[in-house]
Amino acid sequence: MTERIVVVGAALLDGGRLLAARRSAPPELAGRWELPGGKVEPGERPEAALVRELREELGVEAEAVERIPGSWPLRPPYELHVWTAHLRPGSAAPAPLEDHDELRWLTPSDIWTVPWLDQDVPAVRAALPRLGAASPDA
Ligand SMILES: Nc1nc2c([nH]c(=O)n2[C@H]2C[C@H](O)[C@@H](COP(=O)(O)OP(=O)(O)OP(=O)(O)O)O2)c(=O)[nH]1
Repeated sequence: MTERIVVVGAALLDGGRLLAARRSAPPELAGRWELPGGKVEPGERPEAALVRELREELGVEAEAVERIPGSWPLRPPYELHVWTAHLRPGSAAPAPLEDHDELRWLTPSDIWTVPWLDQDVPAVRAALPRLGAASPDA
């Protein structure tokens, strides 16, 4: 039986907005939007993987806050787990350094204006209530 490998996705929140990232590769995923993140390495804690991936991909210093309950299947053997996260004080603003060619902060009302990866849609739906409380625009 194949081991499942966890991909951690960040619901990176700021002022009631969620950061969406447009993939630039591989070709079958390019142009679609996702939660930034990546594969958890053997022996690595998912929170640490999230912080590492956000540093590599976006050049930010972030902190994982809490896991959003649920697990979403990706291409086997991967499955997506999502954590809320925020930028640490003094972090640089996110930039599309690796894997992405555009970033967008989305309010709850524009969350469905980008073409998310199909497999991310239920995860984004689960993350959506986390935007509400802090959002002046909601
Ligand atoms: N990061 C991320 N990957 C996702 C999401 N949805 C989804 O299907 N994937 C897929 C794309 C990739 O096949 C895989 C994660 O790969 P990745 O390229 O982001 O991870 P990584 O940086 O650790 O990969 P690698 O280049 O080191 O191999 O999961 C998502 O919301 N976030």
